[in-house]
Amino acid sequence: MSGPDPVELSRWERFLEYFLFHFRWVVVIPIVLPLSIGYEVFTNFRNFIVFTAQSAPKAHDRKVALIKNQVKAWAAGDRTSKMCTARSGWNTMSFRVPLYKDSMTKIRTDMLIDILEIDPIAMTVRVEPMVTMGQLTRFLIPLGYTLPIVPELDDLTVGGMINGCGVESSGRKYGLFQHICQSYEIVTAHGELIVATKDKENEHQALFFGIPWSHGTLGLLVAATIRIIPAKPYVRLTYYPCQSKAKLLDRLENAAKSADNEFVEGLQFTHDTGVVMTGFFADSPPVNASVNNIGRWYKPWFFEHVRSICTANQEIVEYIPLRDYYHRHSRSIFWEIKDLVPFGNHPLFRYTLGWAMPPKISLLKRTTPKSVRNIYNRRHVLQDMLIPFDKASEAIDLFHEEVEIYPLWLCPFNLPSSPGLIRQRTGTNIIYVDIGVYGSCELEKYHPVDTTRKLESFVRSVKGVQMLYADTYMTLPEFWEMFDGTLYDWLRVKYGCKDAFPNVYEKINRAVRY
Ligand SMILES: Cc1cc2nc3c(=O)[nH]c(=O)nc-3n(C[C@H](O)[C@H](O)[C@H](O)COP(=O)(O)OP(=O)(O)OC[C@H]3O[C@@H](n4cnc5c(N)ncnc54)[C@H](O)[C@@H]3O)c2cc1C
Ligand SMILES: NC(=O)C1=CN([C@@H]2O[C@H](COP(=O)(O)OP(=O)(O)OC[C@H]3O[C@@H](n4cnc5c(N)ncnc54)[C@H](OP(=O)(O)O)[C@@H]3O)[C@@H](O)[C@H]2O)C=CC1
Ligand SMILES: CC(C)=CCC[C@@H](C)[C@H]1CC[C@@]2(C)C3=C(CC[C@]12C)[C@@]1(C)CC[C@H](O)C(C)(C)[C@@H]1CC3
Repeated sequence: MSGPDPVELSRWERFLEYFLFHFRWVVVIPIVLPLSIGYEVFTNFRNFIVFTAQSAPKAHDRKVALIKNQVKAWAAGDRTSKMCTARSGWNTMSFRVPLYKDSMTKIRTDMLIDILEIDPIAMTVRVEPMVTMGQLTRFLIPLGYTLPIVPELDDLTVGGMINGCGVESSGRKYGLFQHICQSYEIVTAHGELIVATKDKENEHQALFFGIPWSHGTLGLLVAATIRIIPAKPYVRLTYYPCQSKAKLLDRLENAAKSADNEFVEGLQFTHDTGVVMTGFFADSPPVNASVNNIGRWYKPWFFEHVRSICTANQEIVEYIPLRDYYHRHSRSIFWEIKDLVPFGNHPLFRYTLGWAMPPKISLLKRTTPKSVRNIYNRRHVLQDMLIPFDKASEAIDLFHEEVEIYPLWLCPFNLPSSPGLIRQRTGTNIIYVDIGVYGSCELEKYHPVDTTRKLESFVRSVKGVQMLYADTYMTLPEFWEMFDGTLYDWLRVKYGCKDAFPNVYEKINRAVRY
């Protein structure tokens, strides 16, 4: 497959791109930050009122009726266009803005933003799909609960985690976000509300397995019931610096296999160095223990803190407040913030303006100029590849060879052998690892299409999968080699989706995203 034609830029255009990229903070600090704060204050206040008035459950039925009516109106029409959610593209947690929405019938789901109920006996929470991870941790932790898996960026939504995918450091124990879900309430292509659970007796059980990764192409999610577990106020985190790739992977694999660990994560800083972090819930820290409130405004970015431990090459233990731990990569948007506010980790900045960080990703997206997008398009890699752990070493070598971007995010998780779009057919659980690559590639040979296709081809060859928020250049047959369409295709027919919703490939391929 050939890539985009190399664009010849004039000196002026090059200068403009350079200026807008390196001085983006001129817009981010005085404009995006205050808007982000305003938005946060407003939504937190609104959520507090709704929670105090207990109005969400009653309002939910009205909202669902509204969605059913929109779908029925579409079904009664000429059916020339297909349906998708009306969520605007700049709100979503990916680099791209979907183009497919322009020609589709948009179903408004943006009012589905509330936590509906918590059941402390069944240990579940029932939520609407636009509820965010930040909202859930703010609500659950003070009550002494948490989701078993909390994907770390505050603005990730439940709908996105279920219809797409959610990975986090507790994945070694709980799997992916889909594996902590107990039921999905879906408005079908016919405008009916159904409940799909994983119980054998449930007539929509197959749909329960089909929804994850389907990107809203089997129905519209209007609520989900998710497991909760008891939470403790701290995470006792041990950092193990490793001075070779073999040691790093060995330590990570053993940690992922050990039942003692609630959380396991690795950050690799060079081909041969990195840190493995393992943790579990803890009550108040013992006297003399080191407590690190990493979420506070004046604290260094988390990945830089870990890098300093790697450099010092000394194993240490810290007690981190639970919510700070969950959102440890939020303040620095993993390590992407250094391109947006290059001096953001300087103590002077942290102590004066650190409290206002991070800017909201949606507002950043909204204010990204075209020339900055072009720079990202040419050089920036944003990919998560989910690989069977025994192929991780090979994968890291390939990433090193093709893009040489560090830090790498290494997040092991358990993948059970259950039906659905992501499927391993061994009949047993397998440990996978998410290798996250976020950053600019400086290698001369890098080509956005050819390099990505090389990585994708490797991932397919080892029975891995690519996360679909990222750019994918796979052809349709290649896509269906990576994902298992057997259950999906049958569900598309059974639930009348073929003319109602696009096929998942029609939503995720690069050509339908700007
Ligand atoms: C014509 C047709 C009819 C179908 N009818 C049904 C149906 O009535 N009910 C239904 O649930 N699915 C049904 N399906 C969906 C079918 O289950 C999926 O296509 C399945 O995921 C494909 O399995 P496989 O052939 O790839 O693997 P298989 O080797 O068949 O399955 C591997 C393992 O997964 C288990 N498994 C498969 N599907 C499920 C599931 N949905 N839930 C739990 N365990 C599962 C199997 O029992 C087996 O142990 C039908 C599919 C087709 C094409
Ligand atoms: N740690 C992690 O796991 C991280 C994951 N991500 C990725 O980010 C994405 C999530 O971003 P987010 O902004 O929350 O979600 P998005 O709005 O991007 O939604 C992702 C997909 O899910 C569909 N969808 C969302 N809500 C519904 C619904 N109620 N009913 C039917 N379909 C729905 C969307 O359909 P439509 O196109 O119709 O709107 C879209 O195709 C995921 O794909 C995830 O993999 C990103 C960062 C971290
Ligand atoms: C599975 C895991 C942990 C995935 C993490 C993915 C994140 C690192 C991605 C998701 C959205 C993402 C692509 C984004 C960006 C960086 C990397 C992000 C945060 C940024 C902020 C980079 C700067 C860009 O101008 C722009 C604002 C458009 C994007 C927005 C989305």
